[in-house]
Amino acid sequence: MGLLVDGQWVDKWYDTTSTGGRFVRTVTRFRNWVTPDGAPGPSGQGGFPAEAGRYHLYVSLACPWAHRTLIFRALKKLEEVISVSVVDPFMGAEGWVFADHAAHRTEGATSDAVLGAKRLYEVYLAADPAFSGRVTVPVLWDRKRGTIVNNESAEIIRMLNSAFGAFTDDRHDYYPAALADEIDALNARIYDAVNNGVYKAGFATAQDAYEEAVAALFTMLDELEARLEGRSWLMGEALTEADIRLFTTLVRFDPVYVGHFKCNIRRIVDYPNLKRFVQALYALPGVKETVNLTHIKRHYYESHTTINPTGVVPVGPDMGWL
Ligand SMILES: N[C@@H](CCC(=O)N[C@@H](CS)C(=O)NCC(=O)O)C(=O)O
Repeated sequence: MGLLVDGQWVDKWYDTTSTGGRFVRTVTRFRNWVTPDGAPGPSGQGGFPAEAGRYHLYVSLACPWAHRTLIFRALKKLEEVISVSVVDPFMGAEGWVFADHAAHRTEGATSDAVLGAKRLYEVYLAADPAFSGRVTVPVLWDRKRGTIVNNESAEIIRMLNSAFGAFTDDRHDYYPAALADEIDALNARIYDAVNNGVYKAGFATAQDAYEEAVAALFTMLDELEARLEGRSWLMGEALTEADIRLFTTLVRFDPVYVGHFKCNIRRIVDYPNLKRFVQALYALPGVKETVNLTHIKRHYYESHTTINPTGVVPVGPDMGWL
């Protein structure tokens, strides 16, 4: 685990000393958008028109943020349009590395088919040799311009939803204008309490910071359980990006966050509606193939040595209910 400082890799764990034991996520750096015609998107610069075979995703199958992009790629039927490289689940002293550089290869990890990089930070340096910041997945890479378009999952999924209409026959809109405000408002609350909330609980190094995060997390899960009573998805009968964003955290909850991040007041199997929601999303065509519980469990339990120094990965729980 580490980060780049002026183009140099530094092996360093998250610093919570200046924030009272609280984990504070840093702001994402590459913010350009792929659009149908290359016009600028909501942030960054233009010049990234949708094309088949031009863009490449770097993901980890363990990571809930990267997982969003893989699900969108599957649901929008963009597998032949956007290629993918998968890092090894173990994130050690060099950060994310590719399969050909991993100490113990895990099935499902790949090499970097575009740049032949051994470590993900080399991809960041290829985009900006003086880059400073965390080296995170997902990354959307542009083969033509040889740079990172965007490394913010929330934005990448919107591009996959709306920019590639000329290259897919899937017409489902996961962010319909009529629901946009409601989706944005719910996303923000789910992000804070759930998606990022589990990390705030797990990475807290002070009791009060941990307890605050866990309380907010379970208050929100209880609210979402009530919201899903009598409806299929968060917005009712329309499946939207809000559902995908919630799913990638919930599917990791029982196998990882309950134990490793101490989010253990209740499990997802204890919530009938949340459980049904996870099962229904998992059953959508193409989604099951994006869920890799081996990568998920190995990444968290083996990489976070400040939390789990032995690196021992638990055998359970039984996830047969998925
Ligand atoms: N805001 C980013 C966050 C991505 C993120 O934090 N990814 C984690 C993996 S789950 C990562 O790569 N962490 C490496 C690090 O922080 O050094 C997004 O949603 O795309």
